Amino acid sequence: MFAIIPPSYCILFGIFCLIAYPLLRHICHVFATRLALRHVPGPTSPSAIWGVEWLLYHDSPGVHYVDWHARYGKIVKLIGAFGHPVLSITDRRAISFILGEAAYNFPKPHGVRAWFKALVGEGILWIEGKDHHEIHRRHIAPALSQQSVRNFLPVFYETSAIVASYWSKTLDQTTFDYAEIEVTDWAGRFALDTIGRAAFSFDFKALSDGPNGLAEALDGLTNNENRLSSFYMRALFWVFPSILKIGKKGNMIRQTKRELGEISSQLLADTRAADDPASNTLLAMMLRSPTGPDMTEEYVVAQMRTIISAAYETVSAVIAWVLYELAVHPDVQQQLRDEVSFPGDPSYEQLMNKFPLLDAILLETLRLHPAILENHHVAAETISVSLSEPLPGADVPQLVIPKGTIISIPVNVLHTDKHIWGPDANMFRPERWGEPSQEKTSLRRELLAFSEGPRSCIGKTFAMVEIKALIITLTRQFSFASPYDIEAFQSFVIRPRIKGHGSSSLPLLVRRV
Ligand code: HEM
Repeated sequence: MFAIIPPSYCILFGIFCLIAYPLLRHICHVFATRLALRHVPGPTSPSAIWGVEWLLYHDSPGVHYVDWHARYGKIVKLIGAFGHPVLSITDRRAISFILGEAAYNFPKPHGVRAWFKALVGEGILWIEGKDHHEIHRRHIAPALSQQSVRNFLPVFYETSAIVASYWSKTLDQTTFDYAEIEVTDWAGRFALDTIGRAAFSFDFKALSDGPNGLAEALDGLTNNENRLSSFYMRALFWVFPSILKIGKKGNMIRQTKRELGEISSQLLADTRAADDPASNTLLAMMLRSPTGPDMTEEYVVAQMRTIISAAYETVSAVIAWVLYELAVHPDVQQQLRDEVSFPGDPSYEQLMNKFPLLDAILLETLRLHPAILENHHVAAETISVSLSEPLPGADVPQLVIPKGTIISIPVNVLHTDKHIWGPDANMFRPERWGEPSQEKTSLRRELLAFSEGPRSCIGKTFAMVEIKALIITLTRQFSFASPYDIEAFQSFVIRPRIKGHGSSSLPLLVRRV
């Protein structure tokens, strides 16, 4: 009666369903969302397959966002890979809502979460939902509080002194009065050893002669962005997060996760065995929290991997940009040297309050070189958002964002908005932070380099203090000049490189002062 279907047909049908179902769902979502957002202005898509991704990836980071927002206003509709719409938002009222009171209605997009899960595991950067996220935050926050950072200060100075001693050694070995030093390399090593020692009492030995496996693995993952494979990954992971599991990139992600995991598991075992109630490492403090004893190894290791990678990429990029700005502004460099040159290492209080120029240089660098240029979210539900002004042609300052719409907040556009920062918004001018006409705190509120709201950077104080310690140490002993034309490029974070080169590089001419 019934014809027997050969098993190979069943397998083919199964594969078809596996591909066809998500594809069909994607097409329906794209049509519905684009229809709902048809009144939002934006550029036409330059490519049916890649949308604006090719432009965003290949041209100078953030330039297209500046252009689109100048042309279309504070809410711009972009078309990403395979037609998915993206809302680029620079409306300050909407941003405060999305990152603040409605933060949990705008989680990280599926692809971004898949990236964090693949690389570091199910830690704080991956977790979503108010209750779960608050638990993760409570476990980590005490170890990165102001009091903890104050205790870490000797470590920051120790690692800074190691960098300075290597630079001195390099200068001893040259016959000139200067040496060309690859600053991005040292900035990465400093960031890795500082987080290792301060948060986990562990020495990654990145600040030693020769290559460092972990630094290279972390670097290799993101710092080779002129390859086509990096473009495919970046363009496609929004729509097909499984792309992160395949190919050479997939292998690199797995290998880095494994390496970070092996170190973290060993540290966890040692800390549990030592059971030292006086230990103030991040790990010991997490384990001392009320739920500490019940934490699974997988959970603790995921948090450790997260902290290491969050503190590595961003900090090393910002250090490189600070040194670059000092190198191309020798007058500011000298003024800073005058400000910080007195005997002894400054205390925590001095670092926080006594160096207005250092403070301003760091803020100005974060403004012009935000490590994380695009802050991405997705609307978990269809939600109405109040705007500062109506969309062109609309009467009410309101925007309904359909469920599933990806949102991008281009930080560079906000950080160079002439209405906020003045006509010289594109210039590096640290004095703007001390001008009486500008209320300092209100300018600080406009800085989104660490994001804002409940998901803002938990390591901000740690980062600011460790960077200040290093910059003081280096500026007191050395002067820097930049002999090459340097440009920004989109790695995982925004990094510097010699114009036209493939990966991150910032060779500076370093002299003793
Ligand atoms: C200058 C250096 C740094 C910059 C510019 C920076 C920037 C940021 C930004 C923009 C976010 C929000 C990400 C998002 O919403 O998608 C973030 C989150 C985070 N950062 Fe940082 N960061 C820096 C240093 C650090 C350091 C040193 C640590 C750890 C010691 C750290 C740990 C974290 C963690 C754990 C989160 C997730 C917070 C949460 O989801 O609740 N960051 N960072």
